[in-house]
Amino acid sequence: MANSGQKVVLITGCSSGIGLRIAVTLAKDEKKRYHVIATMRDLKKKDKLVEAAGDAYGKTLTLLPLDVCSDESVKQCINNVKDRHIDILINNAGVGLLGPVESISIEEMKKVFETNFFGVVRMIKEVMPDMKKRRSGHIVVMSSVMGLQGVVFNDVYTASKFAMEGFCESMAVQLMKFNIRLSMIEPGPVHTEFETKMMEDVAKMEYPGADADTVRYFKDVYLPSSIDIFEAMGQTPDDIAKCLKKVIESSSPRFRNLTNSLYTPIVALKYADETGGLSVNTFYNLLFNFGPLMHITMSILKCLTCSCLRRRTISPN
Ligand SMILES: NC(=O)C1=CN([C@@H]2O[C@H](COP(=O)(O)OP(=O)(O)OC[C@H]3O[C@@H](n4cnc5c(N)ncnc54)[C@H](OP(=O)(O)O)[C@@H]3O)[C@@H](O)[C@H]2O)C=CC1
Ligand SMILES: CC1=C(/C=C/C(C)=C/C=C/C(C)=C/C=O)C(C)(C)CCC1
Repeated sequence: MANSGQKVVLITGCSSGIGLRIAVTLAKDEKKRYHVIATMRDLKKKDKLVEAAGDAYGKTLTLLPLDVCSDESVKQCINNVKDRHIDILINNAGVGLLGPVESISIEEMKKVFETNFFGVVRMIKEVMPDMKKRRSGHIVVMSSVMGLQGVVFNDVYTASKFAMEGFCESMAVQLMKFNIRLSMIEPGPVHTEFETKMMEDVAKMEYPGADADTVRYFKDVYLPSSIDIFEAMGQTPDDIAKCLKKVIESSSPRFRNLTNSLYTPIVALKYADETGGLSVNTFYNLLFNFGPLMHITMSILKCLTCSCLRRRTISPN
């Protein structure tokens, strides 16, 4: 149970990746400012989290089952929280979907929206009325750079995050009137099971319905570039957890929070030309005309950011 003075933080999707790391980071806060309710849809997957939490488990971190796709599960989970009192709600659970749209069924697309969009809406609808009554609270949403800028072959995932951005941008104004903050976290690529699950799915798929040229552009042009980008720019779940901690500890938290400055110019393109031509043409050229050049650029970028080059040139040893 939370001590008085401790903030109650409820996080969705803590079985792996970013959610797990946020839960552990907050539960291990030096000043013990948080009581973390780490949730996951299948508690059989709790071992990794429990191990990473160490001593904090059972003290500043407790577990509850929660499937964001089920109205009943969401209600039951929040009813199990003492006085339904949640100070900070962190909407992290999400799923990816990659590939040519011709080969993705409408049912699969709906599942992505059910988790990434309606899952968050369901959580906010359940928690917000209590926050409004108390005139306090902070809602955090794990969006993505793909909530700000479309990326080829990520059409449906991108659309689900754009939907979230529109919903939250609208909600933020009303919530401010009730002294409730709303913050979006916008990571670029992060090394988690999200990446591995998507690559496994891609390897299994045969892309029925997509023509040979499209499948070739996806497999031989997009995927290698995407792997390059993950290698050169990929952050760790710990980077994201640290960024989120700063956001919730800020006295005036920002609405949008990019976590990776290397990605900022990519997102900024659409604001430099409101017709959209600059971003569409730049991404086309990057992918189809400068693919090999991008590979070299990404390799140099990776080398610079890992600082091995700097060490080799500056260090006397
Ligand atoms: N990795 C990346 O490159 C980026 C990720 N993001 C976003 O970060 C968030 C976390 O992803 P990440 O940690 O990378 O990926 P992971 O796949 O490692 O984690 C996703 C988590 O969401 C959970 N989840 C999925 N569906 C549901 C559901 N219906 N109810 C409750 N939990 C569910 C998963 O649980 P289970 O184990 O049961 O499947 C898992 O715990 C997502 O919203 C993602 O869109 C944003 C930008 C970049
Ligand atoms: C291929 C390619 C790109 C790929 C970007 C990727 C792969 C981003 C991944 C982001 C993730 C995984 C977000 C999760 O929410 C760019 C940079 C747009 C430039 C054009 C070519």
